[in-house]
Amino acid sequence: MLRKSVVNLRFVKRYFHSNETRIGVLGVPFEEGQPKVGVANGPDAIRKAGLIEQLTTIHEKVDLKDYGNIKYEIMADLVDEIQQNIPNMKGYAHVASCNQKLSKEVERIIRDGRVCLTLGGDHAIAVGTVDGHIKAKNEDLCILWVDAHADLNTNRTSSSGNVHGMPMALLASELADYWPYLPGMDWQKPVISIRNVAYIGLRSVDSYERLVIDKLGITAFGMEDVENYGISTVVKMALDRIDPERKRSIHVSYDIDSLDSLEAPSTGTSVRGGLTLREGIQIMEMIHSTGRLGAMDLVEVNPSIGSEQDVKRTVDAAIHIIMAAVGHSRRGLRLKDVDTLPLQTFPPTRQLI
Ligand SMILES: NC(=[NH2+])NCCC[C@H](N)C(=O)O
Ligand SMILES: [Mn+2]
Ligand SMILES: [Mn+2]
Repeated sequence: MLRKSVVNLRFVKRYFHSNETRIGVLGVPFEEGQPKVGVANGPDAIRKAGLIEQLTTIHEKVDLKDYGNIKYEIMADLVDEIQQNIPNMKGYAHVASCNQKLSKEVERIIRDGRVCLTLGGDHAIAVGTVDGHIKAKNEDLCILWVDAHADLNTNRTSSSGNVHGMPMALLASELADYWPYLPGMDWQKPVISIRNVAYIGLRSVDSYERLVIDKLGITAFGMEDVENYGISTVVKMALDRIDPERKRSIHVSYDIDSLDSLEAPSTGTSVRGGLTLREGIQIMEMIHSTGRLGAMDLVEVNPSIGSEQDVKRTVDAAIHIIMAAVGHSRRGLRLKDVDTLPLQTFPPTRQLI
């Protein structure tokens, strides 16, 4: 009897929660963090495939606002500065300028009471989105970094000089001492502890990144862990580590290259042997069920890579993942009247994690 009412309460809570979803979508047509043209068109390709329309069909009461694409001005003084002295950070002036604006936008959207969905663009934009999230919530935050790569290089360890391989190292407080002074980045405070970060999907990690992961004891689930434990156990273990009290706002930084190349071919640094789309969706359904997703980045969709069919497949995968993040259920949406009827779902609805 008691148990049943607990279950019902959970359900009501979840239903209520899912019924009041407020979402803000922001596009960041940014590609200076890596060398391949086209990733700046990611946001428009995802919108064109119907993201906004699909999002509004999830529940009766999705309150969605599309904030359009971000525009930024390059800080003129930085252009000279970079030419003189920021070694091994290609496109640095753009990275600093875009992220400063982006952080402000993300902060505004979250303060507006919305889950901020940022469409990339390359992964260098996570510096701005995480910073904005931290500033808006004014509280502890945890990060789930879903990616084939750790994006944990500094300008000293990176062999490519591509900033999309560095955002996590720019954000982590433990790595602040390993950077030179970065002009134009004073707005960004590396305040998030790497203890509050978990990786899922890793399979292409550079040696220095591996060293940092091991030395700092970073929670990192590579593909072999997904294989060994299964994706739901991996997500539970990740949350146990980064949000043990289940109270933090969750930031998901989702690189589409976490998916296998067959599932998401149109991306700049794809790696075989990755997540299936099913696993990718499952991650976000579970995060949604916590009720604490604060912001999500979906990055590295590059519509200039591959055939038309490749692009369609990649964009489609991105949309499925985003839909799961904001409450689309593969079981189908329950009608509101069901609240008063006994539930007879078999197998039982997954418990909140
Ligand atoms: N966001 C990404 N796709 N990053 C790929 C990074 C690849 C490599 N580790 C580098 O630092 O250059
Ligand atoms: Mn990646
Ligand atoms: Mn990445």
